[in-house]
Amino acid sequence: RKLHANAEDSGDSDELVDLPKVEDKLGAVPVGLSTDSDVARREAESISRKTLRSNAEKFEFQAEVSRLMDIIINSLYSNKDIFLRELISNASDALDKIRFLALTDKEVLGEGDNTKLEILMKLDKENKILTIRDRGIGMTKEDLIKNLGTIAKSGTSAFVEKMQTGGDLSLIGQFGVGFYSVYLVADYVEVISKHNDDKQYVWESKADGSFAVSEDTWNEPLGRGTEIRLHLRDEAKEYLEEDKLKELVKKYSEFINFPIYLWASKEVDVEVPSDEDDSTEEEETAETTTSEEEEETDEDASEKKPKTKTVKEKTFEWERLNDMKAIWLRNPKEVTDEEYSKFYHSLAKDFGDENPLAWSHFAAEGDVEFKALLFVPPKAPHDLYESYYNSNKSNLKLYVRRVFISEEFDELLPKYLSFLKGLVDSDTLPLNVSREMLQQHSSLKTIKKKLIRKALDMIRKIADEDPDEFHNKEKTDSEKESEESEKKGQYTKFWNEFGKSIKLGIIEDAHNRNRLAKLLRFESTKSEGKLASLDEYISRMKPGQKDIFYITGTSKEQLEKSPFLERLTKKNYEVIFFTDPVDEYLMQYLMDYEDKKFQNVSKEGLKLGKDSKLKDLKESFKELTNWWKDALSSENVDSVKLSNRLDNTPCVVVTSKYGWSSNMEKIMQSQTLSDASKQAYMRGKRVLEINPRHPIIKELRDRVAQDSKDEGLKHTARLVYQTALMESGFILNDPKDFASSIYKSVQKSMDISPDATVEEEDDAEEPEIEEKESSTKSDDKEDNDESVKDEL
Ligand SMILES: Nc1ncnc2c1ncn2[C@@H]1O[C@H](COP(=O)(O)OP(=O)(O)OP(=O)(O)O)[C@@H](O)[C@H]1O
Repeated sequence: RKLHANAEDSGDSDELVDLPKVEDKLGAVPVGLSTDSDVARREAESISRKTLRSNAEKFEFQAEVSRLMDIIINSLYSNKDIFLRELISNASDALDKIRFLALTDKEVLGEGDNTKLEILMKLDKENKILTIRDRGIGMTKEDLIKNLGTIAKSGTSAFVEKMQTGGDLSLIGQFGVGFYSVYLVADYVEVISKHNDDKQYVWESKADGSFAVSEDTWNEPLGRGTEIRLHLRDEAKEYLEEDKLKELVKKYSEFINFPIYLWASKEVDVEVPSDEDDSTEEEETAETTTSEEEEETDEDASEKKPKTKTVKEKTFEWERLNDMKAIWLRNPKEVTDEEYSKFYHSLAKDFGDENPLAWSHFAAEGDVEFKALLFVPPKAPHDLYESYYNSNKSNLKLYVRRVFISEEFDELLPKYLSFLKGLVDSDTLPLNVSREMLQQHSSLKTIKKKLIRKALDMIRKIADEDPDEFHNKEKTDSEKESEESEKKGQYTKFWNEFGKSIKLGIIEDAHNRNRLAKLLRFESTKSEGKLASLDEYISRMKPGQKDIFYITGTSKEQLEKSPFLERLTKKNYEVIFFTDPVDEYLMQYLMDYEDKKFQNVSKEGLKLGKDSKLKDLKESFKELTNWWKDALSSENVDSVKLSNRLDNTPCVVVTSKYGWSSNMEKIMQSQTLSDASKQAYMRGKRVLEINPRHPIIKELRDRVAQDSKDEGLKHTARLVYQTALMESGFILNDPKDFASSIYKSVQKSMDISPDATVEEEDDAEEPEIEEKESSTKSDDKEDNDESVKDEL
């Protein structure tokens, strides 16, 4: 049989020499890339065709994919290593898929070598080809066309965008476009694939905007699976070094659950006849080196046996690069932090510099047995909340007795925890049933319940261990110092990335609401720019304070100036700022915490100790409040009351307890599909609250007492109401009306006669187009006249 002589040794790339077949020497060798001379010849043939095969079907890459490839090819990104882990991860996914199918249909695995689920890598230094092969599910012709070029995944444009703003290329795997990283190191790539349902096909591309697919009639039949041949660029020659590949597999692909083999060279001692004449063949092939010491043969046998010597011979064999012991099956005490972090990176395809924020590795025993490993990633993925309610994305992988089943099992974790990464390996679930059947299995409920509990514990622990957190404030400095500094600020980090998920959890998960509320963080009038918790709030409550006060709005800066806070801050009450739109929904579900009720300070029903003074005043303002209510009859005002929350502001508009706040009104109005009739219904009655100590209010009271029919007074009272409405965060229904009122007042304060009109425009010298414009112009004029008349 013929084999390519190693290029380094032979110096002549095209020469084919006769060599003993290496496998023969090694006994049972895992099946893989054949070392057969035919293959070598075919490989040589394909390289000589670096222009795409002429009889192949040609396709254009989808535009976004093409842009992505351009970016990769022209990238100055120095860490080109990542391509290998992407290919290995794809191979492993493909193996997972076939193993899963084989659970219900053994036939799909075929027989003989086809049943071996492994990944094999081989180097061809002479032709600068790195080959990676798997016996996974393979791709049909259609798969090759769609998956590798014509259908852009949702992550494609997101990734392109990220790259254009200086993103990290190593995140490519998270965007589901990892395959294209091959063009970091190769300028021509062949993908040979055989799926059980189709013939063998070759996909090839030089990343120049197009690719070609042809039926494979010249390569060795793969049986099943995919072989990827990377024709490496000159500057990527390092990937032809065995040591480099070993290092990379160790670094990135250690936790792959299938054996990874490298066709690696090895020096072995071989006994050869010491006869000088016999040594010629070995020397010619340059595959052997003669040992310095010639071994003397055993004295007794010397006469019977021919003389031999030991020579070192370079030979090849499949060397296993990973040890494959699943980390989640190991005893947590024996797994190091570094191993957990490394495992997270490979599981999450997150090869950034940051380690996970926390993890939880546990085994559940009893009726339902399973092992699980959960991680809190250091960063939220780019699309965490995109189509939150419509996607079934869960990042938990489900294994049943070590066999990977699915990563789209949304029955394992509720949506709000879908930011967690990890896996569950169950011994209780049945193996040989369809995914649909599995989804209905009664054990899943128990698993889910336990996972949620453990997940929330794990998150709480981030806070518990963070020296910056409130409950650690009591600790002495040395105690704090003794805690690892890396834990400092971790909970704030968690909150900034995943806080919204916790809020969604409070909305969605009534059962765990209290546990989730403990994890809630916010800024408040007393938090001094940091985040505070509800427990911290409660610890600062004033004696006798029953409610937890909060206010909602668009920013902390805006809320800090809100008139609703005036007396509360003066009286040293703490008020929570909720500035995320989701907070409005959140507070519809979070009614109380530790027996304390939540009170929105912009809504009716605020109680601040005893308001006996207010009661006394009530009587003396009765005429004003009644009069004012009548004056606002055309507005949506339910009543006019004395306020207990104001200090410097004359009045505010509050909403009824169960109606929308002004902030919620704005949120609802900004929603494209919101229903106008529902808006009117939910808007809630408005109450004008007046400050009885404010000079404007006092003056109004006196004037109403003098002449309640005064039209000017009514006008002023309306203006004050509209201003309060605005200051209280509402959007005015009729801004024009408000503006007219203001101008009227300005006119009055400037002593301009109420009969003064807008000066007529002199239009005697209008140019020709006058004809055309005249109608619009006269309309404008009419409008103007009318509005001026109105105002006056
Ligand atoms: N070795 C392989 N065997 C079978 N199918 C493969 C193989 N490699 C790639 N594919 C197919 O091509 C698709 C595109 O691969 P690509 O690496 O770009 O994305 P991905 O694997 O879905 O995501 P990721 O980049 O996160 O690995 C895969 O989803 C898979 O369907």
